[in-house]
Amino acid sequence: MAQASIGIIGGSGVYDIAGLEHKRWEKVESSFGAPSDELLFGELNGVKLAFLPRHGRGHKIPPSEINFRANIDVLKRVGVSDVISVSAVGSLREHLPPGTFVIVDQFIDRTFAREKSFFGTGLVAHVSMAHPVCKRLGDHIEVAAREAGISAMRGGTYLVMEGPQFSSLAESELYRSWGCDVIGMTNMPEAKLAREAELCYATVAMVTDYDCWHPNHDDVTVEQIIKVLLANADKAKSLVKHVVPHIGADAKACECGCRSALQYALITAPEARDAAMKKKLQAIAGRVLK
Ligand SMILES: CSC[C@H]1O[C@H](OP(=O)(O)O)[C@H](O)[C@@H]1O
Ligand SMILES: Nc1ncnc2[nH]cnc12
Repeated sequence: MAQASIGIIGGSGVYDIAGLEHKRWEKVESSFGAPSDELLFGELNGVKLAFLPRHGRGHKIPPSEINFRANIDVLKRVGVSDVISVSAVGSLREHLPPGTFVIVDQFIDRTFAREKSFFGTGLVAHVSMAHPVCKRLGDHIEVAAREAGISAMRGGTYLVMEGPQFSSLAESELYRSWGCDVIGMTNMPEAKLAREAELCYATVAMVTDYDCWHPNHDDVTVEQIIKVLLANADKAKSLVKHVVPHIGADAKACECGCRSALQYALITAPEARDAAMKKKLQAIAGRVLK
């Protein structure tokens, strides 16, 4: 099986990575079912990466049906330690117009119809989500964006809704009153599962619309989102090209804590742990399940 150190999860409009060397799609099996698609392996400046289109090639899978557990599990299985999520979002703020890139640092999870943990009955774990993204990865993205001439706002709260329908005006206003900056349907439970898998995770959110709250802008439509995404595609690709060598060259030990998230998270007594669960969780939690 091919190996990679960096994982890129591409959202709406991002179904491929241009300019990859030694490019090939490969199927990777997970103990949590089928991931969204095969992984696209390749190299950028000698750094090995694995790309996964979150909705599958051709955008066949809606947000609530994405097998987030399998997606994170396959990335972990091929050796990935750093994951960058590239996602389309609506803006909940006047100062974040369509075309803006936001390096998200907080989430509010309003999803309710998804598997949110690798753990469960027979093997219980509680990881911290106080700081849900990796600051070190955020730093690399910020530097890469500057190099690529892309203006990216550092920090912002992403409200994750269940979807697939867009928000009502009352919901949009409620999220604004909560201090949220952008809205989307996919980064949870993805970020929670990446934390359980001890992967560093960061999100580049690309604003495509003003949702439905802005009095001077039309309510969001898929047509409008695609139009902005197409205009932003080159920026997104350029950002990926610039950030991968930075992360690849970052050999120093990660001090963010993402990679030791499970150290004190398991609460089920060793003798009470379910054997089948332990087997299923080997790739994700083998480090602490010896
Ligand atoms: C196509 S518009 C709505 C869709 O786009 C975003 O997905 P992703 O984060 O994968 O780019 C949003 O969350 C919705 O799933
Ligand atoms: N306004 C919006 N709401 C939810 N998800 C989105 N993705 C892009 N724009 C969105």
